[in-house]
Parts: sequence; C-alpha cells; structure tokens
Amino acid sequence: MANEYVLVGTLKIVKILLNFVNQEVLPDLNINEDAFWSGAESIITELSPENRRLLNIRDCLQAQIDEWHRTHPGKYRDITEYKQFLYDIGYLSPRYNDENIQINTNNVDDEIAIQAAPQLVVPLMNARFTLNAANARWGSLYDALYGTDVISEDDGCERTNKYNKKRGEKVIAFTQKFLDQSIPLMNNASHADVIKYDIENGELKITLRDKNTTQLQYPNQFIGYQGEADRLNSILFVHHGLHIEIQIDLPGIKDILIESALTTIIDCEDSVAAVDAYDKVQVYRNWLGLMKGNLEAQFVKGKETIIRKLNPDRIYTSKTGNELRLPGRSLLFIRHVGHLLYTDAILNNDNQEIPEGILDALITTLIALHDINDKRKERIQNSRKDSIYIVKPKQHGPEEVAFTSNLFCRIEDLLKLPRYTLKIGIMDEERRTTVNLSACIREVKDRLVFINTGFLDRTGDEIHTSMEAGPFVPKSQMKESKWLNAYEKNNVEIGLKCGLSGKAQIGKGMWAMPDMMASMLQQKIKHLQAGATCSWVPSPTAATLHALHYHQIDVSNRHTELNSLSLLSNDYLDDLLTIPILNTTLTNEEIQHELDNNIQSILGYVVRWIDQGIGCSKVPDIDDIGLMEDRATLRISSQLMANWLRHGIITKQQVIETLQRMAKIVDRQNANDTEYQPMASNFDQNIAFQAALELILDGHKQPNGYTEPILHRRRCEVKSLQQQNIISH
Ligand SMILES: CC(=O)SCCNC(=O)CCNC(=O)[C@H](O)C(C)(C)COP(=O)(O)OP(=O)(O)OC[C@H]1O[C@@H](n2cnc3c(N)ncnc32)[C@H](O)[C@@H]1OP(=O)(O)O
Ligand SMILES: O=CC(=O)O
Ligand SMILES: [Mg+2]
Repeated sequence: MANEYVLVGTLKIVKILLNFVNQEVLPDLNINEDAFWSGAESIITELSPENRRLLNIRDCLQAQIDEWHRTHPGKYRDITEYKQFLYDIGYLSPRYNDENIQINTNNVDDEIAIQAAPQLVVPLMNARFTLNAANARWGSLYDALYGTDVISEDDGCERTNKYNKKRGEKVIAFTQKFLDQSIPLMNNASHADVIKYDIENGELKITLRDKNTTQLQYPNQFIGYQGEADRLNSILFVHHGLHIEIQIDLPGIKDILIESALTTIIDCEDSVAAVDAYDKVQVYRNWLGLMKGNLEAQFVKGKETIIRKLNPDRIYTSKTGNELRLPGRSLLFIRHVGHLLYTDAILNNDNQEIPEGILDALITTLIALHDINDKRKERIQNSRKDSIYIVKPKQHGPEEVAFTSNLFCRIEDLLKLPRYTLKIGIMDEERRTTVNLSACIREVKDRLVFINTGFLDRTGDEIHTSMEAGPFVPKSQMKESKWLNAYEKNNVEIGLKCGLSGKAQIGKGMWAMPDMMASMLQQKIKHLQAGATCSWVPSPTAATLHALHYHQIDVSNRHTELNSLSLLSNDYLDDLLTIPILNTTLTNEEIQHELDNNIQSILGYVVRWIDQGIGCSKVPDIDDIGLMEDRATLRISSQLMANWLRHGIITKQQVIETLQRMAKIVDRQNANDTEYQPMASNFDQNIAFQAALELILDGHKQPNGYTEPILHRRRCEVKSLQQQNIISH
C-alpha cells in the first residue's frame, strides 16, 4: 500500500502518523498542533544535514582504514604505528584526563542513580511482552526457581505442570537459604524454623518452632507490612537497597516476592522489526499507553483469556503506621534507533526520507510528556523526578554524541522543558565510542544516566572495522580475546573515573541464553564483581534470578574497593586496538562447524524477521541451545561469515550449500508454527532466504556491518507482496 502523505509546512507526513500525533498524543498536552509541527519541521530541516555529514564521516574513516590494512598487510600488529594512523585520520580523538570529566546529572530517579539491580530489555512492538516487562519490577522467587533449570530435575524433581512436591521442597530450601543470607536472624536462627511472624510495638517478633522468639540481626531491615499486626499478609524487608516481601498464608510462607527489574529498556531498536510508518505508529502507540498508564493487551493463554495491564504501586503500612508506597513497575527507558536509519514516515522538502532517530526523539519525548505532566499521586507514573530516559545506541565517537545532545536541547526548547530533562544512556557498542569513551561522556556530562557495554554490536563492529586486516577468530574464541576483556574493564573504569557511581548506571550486556538460568546464576555475578550497577537480562524470570546477585554483592562497596585500587590508572588503549585475527590454521571440520552454526542462527532469525516482522527470537544453535537472536547477534554472524569469505577461509559455493542445507533444518524447527513459510521449497524466490544470502555475500559492503538496510528492504518487499495477497500474511 502506497503511503498517503499530508503536506504540513514543507514536510510530507504519512497520514497515519499525523493522525496519531494530532488525535491521540497532542490532546491533553496543551500544545498546539501547528506549533508542534512547525517546531518539528525546523529541527528536522536544520539537523538532518548534520546527521548525513556524520554518516559520511563514518564511511570516510572506514574507507581509509580498509585502504590502510590493504596497503600495510599485517602492520596492525605494530600498535604504535597503527595507533598513530588512527590519530592521523581522526578516528582517535585527543586524550583527556578522565578525572577532569565529571558528570553532573540532576533529577535522576533512585532506580538509576542509587539502586543496583537487573535491567530488562523488551521489544516495544509487542504489547503483551512490554506490559510484562514493565510489571517485572517484582517477581516471584518460587516461580522463577520452580520453572527453570536452577533447581535440577534429578531424583524425581522434574518440572511438571502439576505441582511436584519434591521439586517444591527444593525451591523452599533454596529460598530459605536466600532469606537467611539476606535477612539474617539473631543467633544464627533460620527462617526455615520460623512458625510465625508478628508485629509488636512496631517491631517484628519472630516465633521459632521450639517456641522461642527471636529478632532480625539487623532490625532496620524490616520496614513495613500488609494485613493486621497479628495476622500479617506480607512483610517487607530491604537489603542492599532492594526490597524483599515475604508473603504469608498461615501457617507458612506462600511466596517470596523480590524486587527484580528495577529498570527496563523499552526497545524501538534491535529487538523490533519496524520498517514503515505503520510499524512506527504501532511502536509509538504502545509507548503512549505506557506513558499514560493505560496500555492493555488481551490474549489467550491456555484456556484463559487474559487482559494484561500495568500493575499499581505496592502499598504497605510502615513501622510507624503510615502509608508506605513502593513503585509497582520498572522504571522505563526508551531505546531509539541509531543515526543510520532513515524513515519514509516523513519526507522533507526534497522528498527525501528523514533520519529516524530524529523522529524517535521528537515523538517519544512528546509522548513522555503525558508522564511528567500528570502529577496525580495515585496514577501509574514512570519518572518521579520528571526526567525522560533515552538510550541512544550505535553512536560512533564524541561528535555523534554531541549531535544527539544538540537534538535533545532543540526538543527541550520546542516542548518548553527544563534543560537536561532528556537524559541519555550511551551504549558503548561501537569501536570508535569505546576508544574515545571519556570524550563521549564529556559531551553529555549533564544528562548522562548510563554507559553500557553492548558487547554484541561491539563485536560486530570489531569485525567490520578491521574487515581487511585478515580473517577473524571463530565466535566462540572472541570471548577470550584481548580487546573484549579490555573493553569491559575500560568501560567500568572510565565510568568510575568520570563520577558515575551514585549518579548513573554502569551497565553490562545481555545474557543471551534465555533457558540457561543455572548457568546465568553462576556467571552473571561477575558483572557485579567487575563494578556494574546493572546488567541486561532477556526475560522477567531472568531478572528475578539475576536479582539474587545484588543481594550477594553490595555494588556501592565494590565501587569503593575499585576506586581505592590503583586499577583505575590503567590505560587500555593498546589492548583495545589489538585485532583478534586468527593465528592458527583451522581444520575443514572446524570451518564447517562454524559455518553451520552461524548460518543456522542467521536463517533462524532472519526468516521470522522478514516473513513475520518478529525482531527478537529464540533460535536453537547447532548444539540445540536456544539463543536470543536480535539484530546485533545477526550483525556478528553475518560479518564473521563475510570476513571469512573475503579472506578465502570459505567459498561462495560453501555458503550457498550450507544455507540450503540449514534452511531445511530451520524449516523443521518451525514446523509447528502455523504462520511459518518454509524456505526450502524455492530458494531462489524465497525473500527471507535471499536476505540471509545477501547479508553474507554483501556483508563487507554494509555500512559498519549493519544488517538494517538489507532487513528493512527485504521486509518491505514481503509486506508489499502480502498487501497484494501474492503471498500469505
Ligand atoms: C543485543 C541487544 O540489543 S539485547 C536487547 C534486545 N533483546 C531483547 O529485548 C530480549 C527480549 N526477550 C525476548 O524477546 C524473549 O525473551 C526471547 C525472544 C529471547 C525468548 O522468547 P520466548 O521464547 O517467547 O520466551 P518464553 O517462551 O521463554 O517466554 C514467554 C513468556 O515470557 C515473557 N517474556 C519473555 N521475554 C520477555 C521480556 N523481555 N519482557 C517481558 N516479558 C517477557 C512473555 O511475556 C511470555 O509470558 P506470557 O505468556 O505471560 O506473556
Ligand atoms: O545492544 C546491545 C548489544 O550488545 O549490542
Ligand atoms: Mg546493540
């Protein structure tokens, strides 16, 4: 269906977007339609050329780097010379004394500034998931343990749908240990031996099985309750700044509710497939529902029809008998698209598409006014500090960050918001940002609320930037590489040096194995040991389990330790610039294994993206482990295959043969999905299959190795055929 445009000033705006803004967003905001669109027009017209200029700089730098590697084979190993070259072309910015760059961000909600906790990410196109994520502030520890591999299935403890008492007992034993560690009782008594919790004179009285009474080792941990003092429904505790609620159903504990995803990133970017104005309006409408507090999703689960809404705040009686109100929902960030994308939702005076990042900033901020303008206490509120939290992904270096900050200033002026209302989280996920991180922070020191290692995109950019240097190590070896370890450390240490502790988040990346929770519980604690104040999880259940780590480690103490170590005087630049080029010869089997694995992931993800518009999927790898795949993981797989092709490790014929063989496997894996269109019946005509092929064969030509241009174009082709009923929806 062709876009129907309406001329507004010099802009042509797709009618569906214009109507959405004028009829659903602007009413109640006290902003005049003409004033908004004329301000938007100025911003779009004046800032679009700068967006283009910055993209040209990316291309220009990349061309120079490619040329240098081609004309200086192997020279990248001489770090001094390589570094000098990068300074000469302006890829490396002048160095700053990091301690002189101190962030000064005000009006930041505690969930970001002070409380260390899991961070959830969710695709905004999916209202059902989005509501679930916003409500994932609180999670049932019993459910998280019972439903995952954290509790083993040995000895009759299988995860059965009907309650398995033996498994339940293991769950209870696990939680009692957690309670004893987090809310210890006097004299080493155990919560396992408690038969009653009461309130007496505002203090908690705990009766043990042997009829003795005891108290908390730290009485201030008890802060409130629900129910009557002698007949409690729940008791509220705090530990390391996070709340724990023991729910009581006499004679025992019914459940343990713990604060889980304190913050959530509502994603317009790599986990969504939004390719046109219709998709964008769907995304923006869901954000509007979140900001107004009235988003709903109706769906059938099992035999039940469920209407999911945002949870209200949680109300308790404090020790002194007053109302104690805690947020019922996660504090929400919105992740915009990066500078690369352009959208036909609005065309400029020259009939050119406009930068989609500018549109995201304008519309999502306008929508967020519904949150910060409405002061009713009882309402579903996001920021209690009147801030709007934006994650800006995929920025390359300080100039691009400065551009975003300028855009935010312009929008604040247009919407008459106090300066620095719009806060920014910088994804440290492109190489030119990593190697100039403090210079990037400097550009937004008054609005920065997080830095985060998006190691997935960052790995894709690592490969693409040095595409011409040689063949890269296989994906599994990337974890051990020098640059990656330096990158993780550099991010935390620069964050601490620039004063983020207590003011902003220092975040770590996604746990991409959504079903492997036992392994997550073992490994993700490392992020806190490294000094992270939050770390990404793929689901609410993962958030509840990862929250346990924040009860084991007090991150603010860890910051004090790290600050006192001479660690912070490290300079990681040389290690960051160490390119992970393969230095052994792989056997044919090893090569084929890597091919199979990458191509299965690529196809498994791409087919759902292109045919069904699903931006984030769980796709089995070659060992049948379900992996979270999004555009960033696709960037890695496609760039690695493109790199191996470029350097003759694999041939075009091998790529095609593997794609065809793997397509049959992916078709089988999706056999139960009624919406699924098999690829193997006609490789030449199947658009998803062709997209996967193109991502590899033309991978070396994609701007910074991004997958968006091919994915968007191919998805638009499918949508167009679906609209003409040439292929099924
Ligand atoms: C590199 C990066 O940029 S990472 C950031 C982008 N990645 C993400 O945003 C990951 C988001 N996560 C997801 O989309 C999903 O968890 C997947 C695709 C990884 C796995 O999805 P599925 O296989 O369908 O999940 P699964 O079947 O195990 O669970 C589905 C249930 O969990 C919930 N759920 C799963 N993930 C999420 C989430 N991120 N937020 C909220 N709820 C979620 C669903 O609402 C659903 O519950 P419901 O039936 O009550 O609605
Ligand atoms: O956005 C996150 C990443 O790892 O990329
Ligand atoms: Mg990313």
